[in-house]
Amino acid sequence: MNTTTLHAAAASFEAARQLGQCAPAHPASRLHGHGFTARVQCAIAPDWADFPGGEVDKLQQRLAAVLAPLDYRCLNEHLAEPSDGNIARWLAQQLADPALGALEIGVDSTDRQGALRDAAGRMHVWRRYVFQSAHRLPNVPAGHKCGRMHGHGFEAIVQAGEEDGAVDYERLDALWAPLQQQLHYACLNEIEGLQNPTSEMLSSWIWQRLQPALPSLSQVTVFETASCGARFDGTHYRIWKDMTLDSARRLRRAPEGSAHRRLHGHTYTLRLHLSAPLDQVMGWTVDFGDVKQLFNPLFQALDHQPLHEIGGLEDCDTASLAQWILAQGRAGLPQLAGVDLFETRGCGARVAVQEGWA
Ligand SMILES: Nc1nc2c(c(=O)[nH]1)N=C([C@H](O)[C@H](O)COP(=O)(O)OP(=O)(O)OP(=O)(O)O)CN2
Repeated sequence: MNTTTLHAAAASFEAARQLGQCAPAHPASRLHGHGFTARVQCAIAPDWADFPGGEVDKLQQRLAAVLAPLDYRCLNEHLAEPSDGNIARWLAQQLADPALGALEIGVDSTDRQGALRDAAGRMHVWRRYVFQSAHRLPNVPAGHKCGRMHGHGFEAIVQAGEEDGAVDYERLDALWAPLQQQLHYACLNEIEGLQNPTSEMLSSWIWQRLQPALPSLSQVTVFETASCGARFDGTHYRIWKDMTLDSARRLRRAPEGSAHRRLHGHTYTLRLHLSAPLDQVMGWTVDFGDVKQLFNPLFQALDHQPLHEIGGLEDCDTASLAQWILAQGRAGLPQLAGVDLFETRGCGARVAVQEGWA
């Protein structure tokens, strides 16, 4: 199985800015501040870190060091127009290193908005919207809990490329407004086109309504609950299910005296990505509930366990563990296309099967 492994790190910084390109009446044209989060992910050359398995820590330290001059500063002293996208561009320049593969950089100015410079260097902006809705899934087997009328605080993330030049948060808000009118405090089953309102159907329903006016739309992501959802990119559906693993480990390849060599532990955030053709009757790729159930034996083997004592996991750094989970998980869940594993918020590894990864 051919896989790709990326390491990921995140760091936050507090900074003030004012955006001169906003209309004078726009609040962002005034001096204001944010608690920003910056994220980076990339492939890493084998000898870049101080020891095999030390990549996540070193990447996080590198990101934090690059961000230090921005922390508790006014960003306009560093960048002429410190928009989220321009901060991401600046970060890409600062982090450039031949030992790091193509960099994907995200800058979130709040948890509702941010910019993403993808690994190909394209810039995207995204906004998160929340709607409170009821639904039931009419085609599930009798007794399935989702066949009953129930509800969620849904979230949708709309992401569009900047290549047509005119995409900003206000444009996304204006395009989203009529959908919010339809979806918020509504029963989704009663909306035309959403008779079977799975996360997958909702993501493509939103895509179809936004894309004609927003040709650079790159992704619609729907969170049905905090731990599951679906993403549509105009062609492929991908779903995910999140869980946490509370596990102990020691990294035997860390140098003598290093904290990583001592017995320690993490509450890992594990995200399972699944990719499969849409089941036309159920309107989903794989049932989130089935994902949880089929993954459960592996979950039990990892959760509240000393990872380094598991056969085959003697090197249980986060990337090795994510690779192991992907390989083992595909035995019971062949639709498993990728695994994200974070040892702390935003810091960890992402492993994906190359074929079929949308
Ligand atoms: N692929 C999909 N599977 C399921 C969908 C869906 O839209 N696409 N929807 C449902 C239900 O609507 C349900 O509300 C969500 O399912 P579930 O993962 O069981 O959600 P929970 O957050 O309740 O799960 P816990 O991990 O137990 O908290 C079902 N499947």
